[in-house]
Amino acid sequence: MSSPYTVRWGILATGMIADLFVKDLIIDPSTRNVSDVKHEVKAVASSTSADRAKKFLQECKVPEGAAAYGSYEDLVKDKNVDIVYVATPHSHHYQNTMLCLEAGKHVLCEKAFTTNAAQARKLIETAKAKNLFLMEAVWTRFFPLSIQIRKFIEDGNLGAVHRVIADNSFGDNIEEKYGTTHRMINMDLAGGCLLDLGIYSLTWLFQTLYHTLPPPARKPPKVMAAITPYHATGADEMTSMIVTFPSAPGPAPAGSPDGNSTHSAHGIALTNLRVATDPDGFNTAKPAIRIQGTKGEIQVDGPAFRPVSWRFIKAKAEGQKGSGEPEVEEHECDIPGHGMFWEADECGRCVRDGKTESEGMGWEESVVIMDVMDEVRKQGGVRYPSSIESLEYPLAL
Ligand SMILES: NC(=O)C1=CN([C@@H]2O[C@H](COP(=O)(O)OP(=O)(O)OC[C@H]3O[C@@H](n4cnc5c(N)ncnc54)[C@H](OP(=O)(O)O)[C@@H]3O)[C@@H](O)[C@H]2O)C=CC1
Ligand SMILES: O=C1OC[C@@H](O)[C@H](O)[C@H]1O
Repeated sequence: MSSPYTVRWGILATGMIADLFVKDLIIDPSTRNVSDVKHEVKAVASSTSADRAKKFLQECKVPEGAAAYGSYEDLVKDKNVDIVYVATPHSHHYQNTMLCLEAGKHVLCEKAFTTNAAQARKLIETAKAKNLFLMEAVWTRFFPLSIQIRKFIEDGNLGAVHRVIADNSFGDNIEEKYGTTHRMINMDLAGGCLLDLGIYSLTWLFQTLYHTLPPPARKPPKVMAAITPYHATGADEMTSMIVTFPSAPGPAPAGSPDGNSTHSAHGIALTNLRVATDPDGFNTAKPAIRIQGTKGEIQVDGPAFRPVSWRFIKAKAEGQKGSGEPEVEEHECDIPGHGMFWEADECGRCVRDGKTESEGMGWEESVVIMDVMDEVRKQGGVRYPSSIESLEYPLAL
C-alpha cells in the first residue's frame, strides 16, 4: 500500500469555524476509513496578532512546529504551506482569497464564496490562469450522507424529482444575540441569513436537482424571493426563495411534447433568523429537507448543514393510498468529529492529482448559486457597501 499524500495547510483567521476545521484536520483519517491523504497544519495567521495565532494553535492542540503569524500577508509567503483555508467573514473572502492565489497558494474558501457572483468569477479566472486549486467550502456536500442521497436520486429511485423544500433557520432574539455589530447581521461583513444560512438551503436544492444531472443538462434556475431586512442594520433576517429549475432528474411525464425528455422542478429554499427550522432551537427538525419525486420522498433531518439521518418513504401505488403504513427505509450516518475533514480530504486529493477544481463543488455551480443569491438580494433590495462588493484588489476593508 502506498503512503498517504500529505496536505500542508495554512489557516487564515482564528475565529469559530477555523477552530472547528483545525480540530477536524488533526483527527487521524483512519477513524473515517481514509488512508490515501493526511493533513498537517503548517501555519496559522491572525490579523489580530501573532500571539492570538499562537494561542489558537495551543487551544486546537496542533502538534509542535506550526508557524504563528500576525498577518495574512506573512502566511501566504510560507513555503511550507500548499493550501490555505480562508475562514474570515463573507465580506473578506474576495480580498483574502485573491491574496492567497496571487502568492501561488491553493485555496479552500469558506461559504458563502464571495459577496456576489462577479467576485466569484474573478477568483475563478485567477485560479485558472495560475493553475491553482480553488473551492468554496460547502462541507455538507462531502458528507457520505450527501453522496448517498445524490446517488439514490441518480439511480432513479425517486423517479422524476419535482420538488425540494429545504429550510435552514435559527430562531433567535436577534436584538439580544447579535445587536448591531455581530457578523451575522453586520452589513459591513456581508451579514444576513441568506449568505450565512440560506446557502445551505440552496445547497440542498442544487445538489439534488442540479448536480444530479449530467453537466450538459444542467440549466440555471429562475428565482422569486421575499426578504425582510433587520430594522437595526438592513441585513436580511428572513429570506424565502422559490427557485424553478428548467430541467430536473428523472423522466418527463408521459405525454410531454416531442423532444422534451426532461421536466422542471420547484425548489423552496427558506432561511430565517427569527424562527427556527425546529422550535426546540437545536435545528434537528425531522425533516428539514424534503426531496419529492414520483416514486417517493427523501426526508433529511436537520440541521441542513450537518445532517446525520435521512429516510426514503416509498410512494404508495394507486389503490393503496390512505391505507396502512408506508414503506420506510431509515439511514443513519455517524460523523466521527465535526465533519469538515471530508471536504479537506477532497482538497487533498485534488491538489495531489493536479486538479484545479472539485467535481463535488465545481466552479460553475458556485457561480450559478452566487447568481441566484445576487438576484434574491436584488429582488429584496439588500445591497452591501460598495467596498465589499468591489472587484478591486488589493483593497483595504
Ligand atoms: N462551515 C461551517 O459550518 C461554518 C462556516 N462559517 C463561515 O466561516 C466564516 C467565518 O465565520 P466564523 O468563524 O463564525 O466567524 P468569526 O467571527 O468567529 O471569525 C472570523 C475571523 O475572521 C477574522 N477577521 C478578519 N477581519 C475581520 C473583521 N473585519 N471582522 C471580523 N473578523 C475578521 C478574525 O480572525 P483573526 O483576528 O485571527 O484574523 C475572526 O476571528 C464565514 O464565512 C462563515 O459563513 C461559519 C460557521 C460555520
Ligand atoms: O455555516 C454555518 O453553519 C453553522 C452555523 O452555526 C453558522 O452560523 C453558519 O455560518
